[in-house]
Amino acid sequence: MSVHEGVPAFPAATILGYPRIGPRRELKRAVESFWAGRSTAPELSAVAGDLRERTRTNLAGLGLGTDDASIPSDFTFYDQVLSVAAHLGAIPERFAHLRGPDGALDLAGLFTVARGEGDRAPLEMTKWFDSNYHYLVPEIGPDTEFRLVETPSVEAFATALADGVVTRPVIVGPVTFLLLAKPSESAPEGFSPLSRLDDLLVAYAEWLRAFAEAGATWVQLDEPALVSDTWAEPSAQVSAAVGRAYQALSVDLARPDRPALFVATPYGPLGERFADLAATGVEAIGLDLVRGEAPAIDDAVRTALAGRTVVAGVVDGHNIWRTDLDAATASVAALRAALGGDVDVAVSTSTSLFHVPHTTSDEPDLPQRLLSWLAFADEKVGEVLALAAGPDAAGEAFARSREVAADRAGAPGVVVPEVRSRAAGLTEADFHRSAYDARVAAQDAVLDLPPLPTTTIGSFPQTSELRVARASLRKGEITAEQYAEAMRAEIAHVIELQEKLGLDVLVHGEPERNDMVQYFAENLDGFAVTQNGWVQSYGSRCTRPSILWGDVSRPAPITVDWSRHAASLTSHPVKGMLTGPVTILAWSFVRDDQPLADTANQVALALRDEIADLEAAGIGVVQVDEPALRELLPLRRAAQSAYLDWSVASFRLATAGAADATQIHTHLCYSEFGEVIGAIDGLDADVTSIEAARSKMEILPDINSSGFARGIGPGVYDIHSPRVPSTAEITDLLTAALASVGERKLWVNPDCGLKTRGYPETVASLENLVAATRSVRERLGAPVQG
Ligand code: MET
Ligand SMILES: [Zn+2]
Repeated sequence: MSVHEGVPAFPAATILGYPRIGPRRELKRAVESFWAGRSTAPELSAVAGDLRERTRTNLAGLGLGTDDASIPSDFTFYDQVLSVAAHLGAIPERFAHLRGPDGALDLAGLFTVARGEGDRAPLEMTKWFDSNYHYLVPEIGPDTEFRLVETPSVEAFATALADGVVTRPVIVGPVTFLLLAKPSESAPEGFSPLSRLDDLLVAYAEWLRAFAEAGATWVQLDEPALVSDTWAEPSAQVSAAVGRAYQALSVDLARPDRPALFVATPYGPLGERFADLAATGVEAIGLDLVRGEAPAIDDAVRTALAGRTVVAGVVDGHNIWRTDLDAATASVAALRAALGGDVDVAVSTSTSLFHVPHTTSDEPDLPQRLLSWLAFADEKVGEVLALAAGPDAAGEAFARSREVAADRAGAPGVVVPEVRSRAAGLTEADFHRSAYDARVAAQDAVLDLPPLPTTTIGSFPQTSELRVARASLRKGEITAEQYAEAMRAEIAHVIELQEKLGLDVLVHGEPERNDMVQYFAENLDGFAVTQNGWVQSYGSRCTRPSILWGDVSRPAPITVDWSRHAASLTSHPVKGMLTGPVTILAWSFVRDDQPLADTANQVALALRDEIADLEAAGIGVVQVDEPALRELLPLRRAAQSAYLDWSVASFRLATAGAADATQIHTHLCYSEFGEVIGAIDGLDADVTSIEAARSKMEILPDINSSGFARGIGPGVYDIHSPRVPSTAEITDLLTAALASVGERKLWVNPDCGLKTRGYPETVASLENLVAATRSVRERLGAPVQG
């Protein structure tokens, strides 16, 4: 008798997770109203409960089974990683006072850990794998207690069950939780959170028992960390951790004390970790077949998996295009053949659907033809069901999928011959500027900047007046000319302010931009923007990615009028401001019918033309922002150099048409530059500004030792909080920076744009930034300008 007998069948079709924020961002609104004191915790819980109920009713209505654990239960008020920490009491010491007698946090406490309070810094926030979602980084030390202290996930399951729906709870798995964690403040040097695995497993076992007692048949443990090989821990150690973790949870903890376990591994090819998981007793293993090939399957794996299920993630959970159902069917069939007849194969999305909006039926303004090519979360549910049913039973869905593929390939705008021939005619020379020394000489001759030049990153505060003006334009309450007039007045105000502050290189302030990517998407051909296509970025924050569906070109100059207007108001240099190709791709839903590198070069050529037009308008400094350069870095080392090659090349293509005398800046934020320092150098920008204030310039020695020879502006003002840095503090940061990069290269600027800040703190901070710079210049014996 197989050990897997008596295990409930895994559903033939499922999704790994569903958007949590609500079709109209209901959760965002409810959470923010709780923060503002306009509602109580029970009221917030009630909204969340309603939303969960709506979600499962919707998913059941779309055809997922209500009695077979098809419907995921993956709700969290803020973040799924924080949620594990809160369930298990793994909260940093500085928040210990927020815990009740049982060790649990209440809702207010949970949000305090996420957002900080006074001097108590929140958990650090960082990007979730190669997505634009941000999770909270757990802090784990030798003494962090792991114990099941609260069970909202179990209660949510029980409520659904009482309502007649057997859901499948989804939690982040123990190996991923520890690999994503960082050592607590009090941990000794060299401490690895993964060393706490055995203790953590005791708490996970308690959690699984609680699910079993509540009646759960299947639980999903998300282990995306297994698709990456960039961890500090050696591969053999990760492999051993997988073995220990799932031995403990699937064999040592025997059924029926636990539900059947489904370990999902989204965001990339599982590779050698598949055999590690197969060697444990977990009942189902999920593979992301969109992002990578199926793992190698030998006889040992086939035998080990007999009687169990492999879940083929063939519907892209991370992008919005309709699935080619024939191709997906073929990849499921290939997997089935490789696994042999004793292993069940089910179908799912490749990742949770929380990276995509709710439904295409909520986009009345998108062209019908484009809309017919798209599948948001609800439409993807239909796709997994059609794949499970097969081409005979779901003939209509398959026919439609074929129609979409043909229609997309032939639709006007998808392939634009002029765009193609221009890209085809590119030569190596199009990617290179003159030598840096020649550029410096040409730029020095026209720019006349003092040592340690001061500048900002681009945006000034987005006031409510600006947002109101944009909304009024949209509603037709003001004319385009009235709107432009309001923007010009704002630009004049921002220029005047910068002159008064004594900054050296000025910006126009970006008042006309709703978002640094969407603004360009709205002004380039090949893009569309949605009305309700919100996806969670972190906590209650959502973004609305644009859709890059066709060949990209620039019908007319985009930023030139604004920059020219700004420059006309001052004798200081004004910096033009563009968003780089990689960031435009990273923060949009990008066509999946050609390599990203080709798409990036099309965007780059449009930006190249924009730079030429800015130069013609007299703009001698242009910044091309690439904050997302690090974000798309592949999770497997072997794939990284190819990515860095094309991403760096697209930036160079965008900027290399600039004259020697034109100073090209770039800006990167979201830290973790370590792994991409070589690429930053490869961008060959004349000046690079990076986020550095919060990390106290930690990155500078690395940059310097990498041989980086051009201008560098490490941020000296952390713009993520309203706090005003003192002159003394900025002076200290500059002194530290001078010690590692030297006077000739150093620029002075904030960490990032100022659009989320208010004016009072912005003005005070920039005053201090200029004062600190002047005092450092004096110490250097340079003439004080400005
Ligand atoms: C996330 S990077 C932002 C750069 C942009 N130029 C700004 O200042 O807002
Ligand atoms: Zn930034």
